[in-house]
Amino acid sequence: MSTDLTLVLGGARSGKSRHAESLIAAAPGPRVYIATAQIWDEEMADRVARHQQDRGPGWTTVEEPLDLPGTLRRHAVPGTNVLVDCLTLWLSNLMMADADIPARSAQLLETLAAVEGRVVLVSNEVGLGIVPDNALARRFRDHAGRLHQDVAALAGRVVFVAAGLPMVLKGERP
Ligand SMILES: Nc1nc2c(ncn2[C@@H]2O[C@H](COP(=O)(O)OP(=O)(O)OP(=O)(O)O)[C@@H](O)[C@H]2O)c(=O)[nH]1
Repeated sequence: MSTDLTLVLGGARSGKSRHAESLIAAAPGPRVYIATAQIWDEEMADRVARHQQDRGPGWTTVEEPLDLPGTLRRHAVPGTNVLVDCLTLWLSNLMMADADIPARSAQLLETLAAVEGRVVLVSNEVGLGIVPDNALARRFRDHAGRLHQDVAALAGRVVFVAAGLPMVLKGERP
């Protein structure tokens, strides 16, 4: 188990990103934001611009849709705080690229176990609704659920955010 690893789960617009940022803001040392989102349209560009403004100047932003393990190895060095937002978009980017998801997930877990910086991972809890009626969405939901279980087993702290309120599922309260 890694005490320097936190997983923050929540639904869309649950406040999970804000909570994850607050965990990092409370820690000393440089802050790196790894964004897995790709900007496809104006709505997303506006949203990203708002996020960048909210984060303020104290962050280095790295945009990486696919090579999350490599990006973590470069940035999650001792004394540094890294926020990854988010794992579910990384998974959907990999699925769009026809990648081997179990192999890439295993590579991420190995990396998370090895890096020495403080890492906070944000991800969408997508498994709470009815069974999706298309096969791609079902595969996505299953990959996300498995990855969350594996990351949660490794993490020292796991938080579920609903309506802006953090519920600590594992580890110490912040
Ligand atoms: N490319 C890129 N994406 C970013 C940047 N800042 C934030 N994002 C993306 O914005 C997404 C989160 O924004 P939202 O969709 O508004 O948040 P949400 O996860 O639905 O809502 P909350 O649960 O409230 O956090 C994440 O997937 C990030 O990767 C950035 O600087 N560049």
